[in-house]
Amino acid sequence: MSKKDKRLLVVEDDPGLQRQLKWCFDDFEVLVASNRQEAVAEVKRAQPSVVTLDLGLPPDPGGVTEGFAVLTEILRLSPSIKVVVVTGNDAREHAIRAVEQGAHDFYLKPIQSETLNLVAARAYDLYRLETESRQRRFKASIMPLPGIVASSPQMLKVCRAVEKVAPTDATVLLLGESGTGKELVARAIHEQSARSGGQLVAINCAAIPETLLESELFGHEKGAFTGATAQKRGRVEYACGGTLFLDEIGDLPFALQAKLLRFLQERVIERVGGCVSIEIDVRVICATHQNLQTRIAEGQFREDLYYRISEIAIDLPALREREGDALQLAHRFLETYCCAYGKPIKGLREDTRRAIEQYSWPGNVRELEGRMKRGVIMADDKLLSPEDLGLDAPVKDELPALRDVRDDAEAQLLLKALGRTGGNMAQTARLLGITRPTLYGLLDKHGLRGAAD
Ligand SMILES: Nc1ncnc2c1ncn2[C@@H]1O[C@H](COP(=O)(O)OP(=O)(O)OP(=O)(O)O)[C@@H](O)[C@H]1O
Repeated sequence: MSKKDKRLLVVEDDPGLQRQLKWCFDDFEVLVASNRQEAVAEVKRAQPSVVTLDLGLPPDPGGVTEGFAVLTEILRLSPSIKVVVVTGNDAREHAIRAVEQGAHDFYLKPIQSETLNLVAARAYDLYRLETESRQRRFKASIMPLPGIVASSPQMLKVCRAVEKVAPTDATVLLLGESGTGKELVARAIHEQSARSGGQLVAINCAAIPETLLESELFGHEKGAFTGATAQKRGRVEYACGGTLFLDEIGDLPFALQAKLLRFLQERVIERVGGCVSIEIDVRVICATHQNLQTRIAEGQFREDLYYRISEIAIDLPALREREGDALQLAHRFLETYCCAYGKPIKGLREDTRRAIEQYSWPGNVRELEGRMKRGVIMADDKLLSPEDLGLDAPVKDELPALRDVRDDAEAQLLLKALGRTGGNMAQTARLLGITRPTLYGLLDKHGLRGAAD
């Protein structure tokens, strides 16, 4: 590791101490800042691994308020930086407060080069280890397609399907529970297609009132209905040259289903109140969390439309069915939200991992993302606990020892046989196919003599 890659920032307002500290750290490229503004600028510019921070900085050189403000700001900008707080007075409460606020270590003046050098070297070692561990975790969160974290066989199959359908113009139907990533997959299909230069226009058929949906989709001419004061293009037209994503297609009102079917077959639209046919070149992707077969059986969904939109159907498995994905996603969201909120959280506790694996995730990836975000915001410790995520503590899922299982079965069988024979030893031994001495031996082993008498 060259000196260039090992940067240490000294935040100190006393010019004499600045000089002393500058020559103190042989192994580091040393940068100096005298106040909050300079410190922040250096952290942003040079991204040091270690900072030594004097708590007594202007405009409060005699106190600690500015020093603590700088500490907070540095850790907000870069939570992984190791900050060693250097304090002139020996108030233990400052040291405690500094560590509570995320400082790596503290050092009491007067400065002894050798000791401080050791402190900085240890801090740097830890910084390296943590960075490597983070990088390894990041690499391990496999993204088979941009933005899609997955390593389970179930999701890898989905990703392979996406790669196959993306270059075609086939209409795709994405099925899966809410929050499984249908919109994300629709985007991936668009991005991987020849239409990626065009727009992906999404419309949620369940979110727009029925009366407005037709004009929202197909547009309207001026005067088509009360309130149509000007001509308006619909989302289908906006998607021309790109991809149209019809989310929650299962909720499309029955009356509109015929119009959509006509558009899918003929690839032309007429705006509401218009009589001109407009040709549209668009690829269509639909999604729903509903069971369309049931909707068809209930008379809520047109069978002919179903066949038209499901040229290729891709089923997104629920998160609980994806082996190992929940933890991968949890780590990815942890990284994302630690960066977003400047929280120096290092990972998940062992019981948190198990709690994540055991939970059934009814809200799928969206729920996991929400819980990780909340956990990062609320956590006080460096490792997230199940409570931080609002999850129950995991149940023990260790396999029982074979001998315990055998013993249990043996005792149950003895009791059953004794029950059948009314406690008669000779009959019980016969029933079990063992000798009477063996039976006595087993009753003693399980403390069941009483049950036999
Ligand atoms: N495999 C994944 N990797 C990373 N992020 C994911 C993954 N799957 C889903 N997400 C994220 O989870 C959230 C929910 O995903 P999305 O909106 O695509 O789900 P959906 O199935 O369309 O939900 P709904 O049916 O409620 O519309 C989004 O923030 C999305 O980015």
